[in-house]
Amino acid sequence: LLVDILTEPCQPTEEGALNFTEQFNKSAENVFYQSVLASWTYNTNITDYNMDKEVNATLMSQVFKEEWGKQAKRCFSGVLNNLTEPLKRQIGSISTLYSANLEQAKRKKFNLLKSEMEGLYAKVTVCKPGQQSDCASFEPTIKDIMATSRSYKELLYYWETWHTNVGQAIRDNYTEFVALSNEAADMDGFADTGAYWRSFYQSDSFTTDLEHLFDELKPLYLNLHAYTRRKLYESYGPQYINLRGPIPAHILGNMWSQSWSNIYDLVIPFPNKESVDVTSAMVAQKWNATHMFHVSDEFFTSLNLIPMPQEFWDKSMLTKPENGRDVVCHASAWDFYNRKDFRIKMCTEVNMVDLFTIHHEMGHIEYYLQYKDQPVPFRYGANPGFHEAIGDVLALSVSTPKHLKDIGLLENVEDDKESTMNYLLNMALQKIAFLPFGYLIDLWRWRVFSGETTPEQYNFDWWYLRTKYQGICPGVPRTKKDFDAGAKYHIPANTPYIRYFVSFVIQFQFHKALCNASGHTGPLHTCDIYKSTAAGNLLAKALQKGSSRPWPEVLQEIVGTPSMSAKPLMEYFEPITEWLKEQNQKNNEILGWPEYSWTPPIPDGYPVDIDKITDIKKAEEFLAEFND
Ligand SMILES: C[C@H](N[C@H](C(=O)O)[C@@H]1CCCN1C(=O)[C@@H](N)CC(=O)O)C(=O)N1CCC[C@H]1C(=O)O
Ligand SMILES: [Zn+2]
Repeated sequence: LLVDILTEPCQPTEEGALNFTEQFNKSAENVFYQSVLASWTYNTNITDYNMDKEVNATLMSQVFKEEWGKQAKRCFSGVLNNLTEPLKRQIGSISTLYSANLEQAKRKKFNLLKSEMEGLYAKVTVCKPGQQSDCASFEPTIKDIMATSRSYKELLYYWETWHTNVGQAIRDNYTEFVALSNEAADMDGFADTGAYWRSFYQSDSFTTDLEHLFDELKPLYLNLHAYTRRKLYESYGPQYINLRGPIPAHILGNMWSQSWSNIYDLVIPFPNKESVDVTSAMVAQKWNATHMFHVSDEFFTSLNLIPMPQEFWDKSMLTKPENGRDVVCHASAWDFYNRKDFRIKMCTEVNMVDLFTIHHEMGHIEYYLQYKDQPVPFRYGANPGFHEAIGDVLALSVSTPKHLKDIGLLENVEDDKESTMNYLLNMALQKIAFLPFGYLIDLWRWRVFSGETTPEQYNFDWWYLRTKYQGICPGVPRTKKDFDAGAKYHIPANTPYIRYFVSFVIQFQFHKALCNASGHTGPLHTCDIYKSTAAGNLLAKALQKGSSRPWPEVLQEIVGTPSMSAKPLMEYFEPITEWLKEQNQKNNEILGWPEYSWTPPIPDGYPVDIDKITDIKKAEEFLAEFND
């Protein structure tokens, strides 16, 4: 097939372009399928042999992209502007080569660095202090400790050791990778990789739009942050919490402090009301991973969306293999570009957070299914934020107390003010807590790609942004030898991140529009679009377009406006943001962290006695009992 295109005479006309793109689409599917399959094999069985095969399969797809891309530029760059849409968009996409621009040796190095970083990240373990035998992987063990431990010292130990082990393992690879990535982006005419990534949004005002959105949402975050800090102060005591300073990063229930729903029990406004955390119900009712996926699939089909095909159930990896095989546990969705094979790879645990992650991943698969008959260059989201939003939109309905009751996970649902506050606080711990994190990751990375942040400054800049935007600080001093950004999957995996910030904003615009379509009346946070084919059809129409139309046009079709807006998110959370403001005013809370350079003391005896009772409050209670 490559030979064909090379000998094909150039026809720089509309008809020539049509012929060219048809030829491309025919052969692209096979090449991309092989490359995705090799990546899947490596991700679900990390061995040197499979890494080598992934590297070579990627080389094959890069040769393919290079030949077709060069031919596209040779034939059509002069006439691009008088080609009609969607041909112009397709030719433009085929002409952008990224890593396929690099010459052979550099291309191979690029692929190798990326595969090695993925493998290192997946295989890093953390051992008990001073031991080399009792070592744990991130999923499920360390992830569960970060979610459920209430020991300040134990949390700090796993947080510090994970960040140190991962960061130092990939730091040098990453520096080299950045240089190659920039060289590739430059050859497409972009200033650097960051400019290439921002081009996915095709908007000159993209970064200022993001800044305005963040500024609009910041008050919501500051109120949640101040309220949470107060509650953590009550749990961990004045020694570790400064009510005018940043929060220690390791006690927020998540390794990256990006979602705080795991500390819901420490911050719940009205503890005497039923908790909306349904993990215990799922465990008590013996739910398993497959059932969780079927529950999600059933929600999608209730909206008249496309069900997961049989091949999905046959070939996905829904749980961590028992046989000790090394796999990349970080959940992901896979399009094999052959219009038949779509999979999820996830080390599912039976809990509420994973139930929503399943909806997130299935949202990707639904998008793949809806646009599978588009030409290959259009098998992407209208913009990457759209792709991240789909599953989350449906999860907003699933997470309502009403729906959780419908699927048997909640007993008695009360519709009073206190229950509403408990529910919305739990949602805020997932969605509002995430906003500064979703925003800052690529602020940091864009600066790394542009060279403003040098390898020497990687860690300093990382913590500068983490404190500035999230109001958190490391529980132990971090040095420039560390590479804490590398402890987040998307950095070694080289997956852009601003898409998640975009998603967390637009998913509430989608939710509001689908709720209207479903005939919902009443507050936005009570809406459950379950079984609404009107809502599903409205969504499907947009998803079928893939990336064939400009995203403002697709957004307008669904939500009635062509631009991102924070209003629906603010409308959804309005009751809890008012309540949080009142609480904070009552407690004379300081909003923000004026003592931004404050850091907590190192607990005495750290880290050796991490198993002992270490948080002050429990220690005081223990002593009190002891002295009775
Ligand atoms: C758990 C989720 N895994 C990603 C996702 O599903 O987006 C995976 C890994 C990176 C890309 N990816 C994919 O599956 C893509 N192939 C999808 C596509 O582009 O088609 C994830 O990383 N999330 C979810 C919320 C915030 C973020 C986080 O956990 O920080
Ligand atoms: Zn996603």
